Amino acid sequence: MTETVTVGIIGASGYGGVQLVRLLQDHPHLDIAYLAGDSSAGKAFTDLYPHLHNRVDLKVEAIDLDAIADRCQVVFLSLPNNLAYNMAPALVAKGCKVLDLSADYRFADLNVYQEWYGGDRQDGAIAATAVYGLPELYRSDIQKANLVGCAGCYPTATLLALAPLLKQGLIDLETIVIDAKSGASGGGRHAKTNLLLAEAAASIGAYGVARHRHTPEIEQISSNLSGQPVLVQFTPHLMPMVRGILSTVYAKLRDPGLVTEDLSTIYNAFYRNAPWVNVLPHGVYPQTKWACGSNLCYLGVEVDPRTRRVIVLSAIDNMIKGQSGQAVQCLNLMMGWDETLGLPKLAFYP
Ligand SMILES: NC(=O)C1=CN([C@@H]2O[C@H](COP(=O)(O)OP(=O)(O)OC[C@H]3O[C@@H](n4cnc5c(N)ncnc54)[C@H](OP(=O)(O)O)[C@@H]3O)[C@@H](O)[C@H]2O)C=CC1
Ligand SMILES: CC(=O)N[C@@H](CCC(=O)OP(=O)(O)O)C(=O)O
Repeated sequence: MTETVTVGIIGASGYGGVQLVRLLQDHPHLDIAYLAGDSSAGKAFTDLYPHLHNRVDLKVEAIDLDAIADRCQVVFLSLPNNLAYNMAPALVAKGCKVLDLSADYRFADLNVYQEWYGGDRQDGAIAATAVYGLPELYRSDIQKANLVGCAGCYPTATLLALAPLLKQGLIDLETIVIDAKSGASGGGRHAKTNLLLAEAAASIGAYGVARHRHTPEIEQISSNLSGQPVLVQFTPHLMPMVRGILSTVYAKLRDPGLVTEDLSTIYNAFYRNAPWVNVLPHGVYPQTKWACGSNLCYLGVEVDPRTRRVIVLSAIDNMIKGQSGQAVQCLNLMMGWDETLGLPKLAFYP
C-alpha cells in the first residue's frame, strides 16, 4: 500500500493554488497539510472560493517555512516570480521536495534569469540542482530531482510542438516563428486593467512583442534539444477566453522531400510513451476547448509543399498542462508513481 504524502501549497489563494487544491483532492496518494498565502492569510479557503463551500474545509495560513517543512513532505510554490528563490533553499534543506510554478528555477544560467526577471539571487548552489519541469523531455531527470522549476505555459505548448523537429535536426534553426494565443487566466487572479472584461472581451491583441519573457525560456530548451544556439521569434496574444493556449509554430524544413505523412510518423514515434501528448491524425488541427480541464497537449502537424515549411499546432489548458497539472505530473515522477495518477484525462467539453 502506498503511503499518503503530505503537501503544502504556498500561494494557495491564486489561480494556480485553487487548481492544485482541485487536483490534490482527486489524487489517491496526496493529502493537503498546509495552505499558505500573503494577503489571504487567516481566511477560510471558502471565503476566497465560495464554490468550494462544504467541499474544502481548509484555512489559509501565514507563510512560516519551519511550520510548512514540519507538516509537509512536498511543497508547491505558486507565487509571482522572484519570491520562490527566497523560500525553496530552506525547504529543500529541511528535506521537502519542492515544485516551483514560477520562472525562478527554469533557467540553467542565472545571468539569463536576472537579465529578464531582475532580482538579487544568492541561491546559486541550490538553483544548480533544479530540473526543468517538462516531463516529456526531461522525465528521467525529474524522477531524481528534489527541486523542479515547472515549465511556463507558452513554453510547454511551444516546446512540445518543436521538440521532435529540434531533436532530429529537421529544420533550419534560424527560421522558427511562434504565434501563440492565451486565455486571460494566464494573467493570474490579481486585478489588471488589460484583463478587465471591457478591455479583453470581443478583442484580440498581441503583447510583449519581441520581448516576452518566455522567449529566453523557449530558446534555452530549444538550444539544449538541438545542441546549437537557437533564437526564436515569439509573439503572444491575449484572447477573449478564460482558459487555453494555442501555439502555432512555423519552421523551414531542411529536407525538401519530407511530407506531412513523414512528420506524422516522426511525431507519433517521438511521443509514443507520452500519455499526456495526443498527436492528431493528418488534417485534424487542435482547438483549446479540446484540452480545457485536462492535462493533455494536442498536436497537429502539416507540411506546406509550396513553402517547405512545417506547421505544428499545439493546444493545452494553460492552468493544467501549462501549470498545476504539469506540476502534479512532475511530482508523480519524483515519487516513482505513474505519471497519469490523479490527473484529469478528458476535457470539460464544450
Ligand atoms: N495562470 C497561469 O496560467 C500560469 C501561471 N504560472 C505561474 O504560476 C505562478 C502563480 O500564478 P497564478 O496562480 O496565476 O497567480 P495569482 O496572481 O492568481 O496568485 C498569486 C499568489 O501569490 C501570492 N503572493 C502574491 N504576492 C506575494 C508576496 N509578496 N509574498 C507571498 N505571496 C504572495 C498570492 O497570495 P495572496 O492572495 O494571499 O496575497 C497568491 O496566492 C506565477 O509565477 C505564474 O507566472 C505558470 C503557468 C501558467
Ligand atoms: C495572458 C497572460 O498575461 N499570460 C501570462 C502568462 C505567463 C505566465 O503565466 O507565467 P509563467 O508561465 O511564466 O509562469 C503572460 O504572458 O505574462
